[in-house]
Amino acid sequence: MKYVSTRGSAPELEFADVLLSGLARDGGLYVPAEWPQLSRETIAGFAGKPYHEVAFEVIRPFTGDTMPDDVLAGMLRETYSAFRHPAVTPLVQVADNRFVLELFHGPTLAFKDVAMQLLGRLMDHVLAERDQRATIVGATSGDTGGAAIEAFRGRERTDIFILFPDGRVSDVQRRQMTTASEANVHALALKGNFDDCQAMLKGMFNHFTFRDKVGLAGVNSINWARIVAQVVYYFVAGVAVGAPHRPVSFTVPTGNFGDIFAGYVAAQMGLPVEKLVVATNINDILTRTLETGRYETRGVTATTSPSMDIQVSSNFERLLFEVAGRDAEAVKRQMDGLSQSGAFGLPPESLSAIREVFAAGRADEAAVAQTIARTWREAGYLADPHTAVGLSVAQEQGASQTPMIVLSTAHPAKFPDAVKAASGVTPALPDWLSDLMQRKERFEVVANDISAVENLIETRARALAAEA
Ligand SMILES: Cc1ncc(COP(=O)(O)O)c(C=O)c1O
Ligand SMILES: N[C@@H](CCOP(=O)(O)O)C(=O)O
Repeated sequence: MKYVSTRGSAPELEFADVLLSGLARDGGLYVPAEWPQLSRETIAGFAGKPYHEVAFEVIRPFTGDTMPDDVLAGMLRETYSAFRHPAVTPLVQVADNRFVLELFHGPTLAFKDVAMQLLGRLMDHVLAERDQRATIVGATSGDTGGAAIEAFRGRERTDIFILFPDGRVSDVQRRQMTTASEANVHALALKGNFDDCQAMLKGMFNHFTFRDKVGLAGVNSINWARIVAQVVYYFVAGVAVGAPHRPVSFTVPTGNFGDIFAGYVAAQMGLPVEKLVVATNINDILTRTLETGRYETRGVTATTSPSMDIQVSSNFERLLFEVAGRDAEAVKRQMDGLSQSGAFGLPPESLSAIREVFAAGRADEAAVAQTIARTWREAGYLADPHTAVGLSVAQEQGASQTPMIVLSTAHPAKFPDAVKAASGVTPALPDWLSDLMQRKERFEVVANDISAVENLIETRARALAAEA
């Protein structure tokens, strides 16, 4: 399997190189040259299979010669046996024909663990084979950072630097990033918002001297391996409610468009998906784009679902590439428009192709609080604010014969203040995190200055490589 860049001028790569390269060298994102197909029989055969076995069948077509089948199968078994629920991503029914897909049973209580736990193992494997080290830099609005640190802490071949927006993540999220004691972990609180963190990260990938000197690798969803690992639970959940014999819809709390793009990939591979519903909070650039056909950035407002306080949704570029018939020049023009004027318009054909598969809705802060309260009262189900954005938007879609699966992207205990304010219930952290608030924190505050942050990373990475 070869991978191509959405901007058309970076070299085509194999999976192992895509895994280590993060952003393509032309600034684009890698996607597979073609979508592997799973037959109806294969999909039907997923029913009742353990999660890691479905994961093998879904992921295997993407990995090419990166590793032998038995190594991948063993890695997947090990990855998902560490999840705290036997089903890994269980489904809970909350209303007629409406289900919540709980993706938060990994070590850091967010859906990011599903992919990140695998990514850590995949990268270790490839780096060991090549006898190489990598410097990982990640940008987070709260959850990617904790999940990445958990997946890479103490790993010998990687140093990990996480940029998070100072003061804009929950206490639990911050502590999950700042309490790791391993020398290879560096939490950096950036004076800015998530978009500043993500723009700085992309700036580093586009600064080739720095990129090559430190062996820069990415763990955000710009990394294709993150997306592919997330495709699995769409199949698992879809089959659990009757696919491929009936279609299924998903509502996805959305920020960087990675999670919902994984749903799009599942549909491309053969899962019968009726609708993918983009659920945004009041930082609603994607919902506005689907309504108006114009992608236009505005300021970011802090909300009770901070992980979705995002304006520039990286993975939307992957969808633009698809709906433009893989016309990389068109995507490049749109992205140039975005960097020059903060906006671009979608051609009518692209917009209607998007609307065929996707719907969208937003939930404001009042709707989020009401949804947490109502779901607790009526279904006895305690949702975190991100999941509540999804539940609120799914409710607005109205009744349908097609099962609607709402992705629950975080455990309510990550956001206890908002959940308590809405429902009166304080969600408790699970045992293994119960002392999180007492652990010692270690992080540095950094200015929104790419040269200064690059210097810091280079110095630290060099020191750690010398010790290794
Ligand atoms: C809890 C939570 N929900 C939803 C999202 C949005 O997911 P995506 O960025 O893949 O759209 C995020 C962040 O990515 C998150 O951390
Ligand atoms: N919501 C995310 C933002 C980064 O998204 P990613 O999926 O590209 O890593 C977070 O929690 O950090």
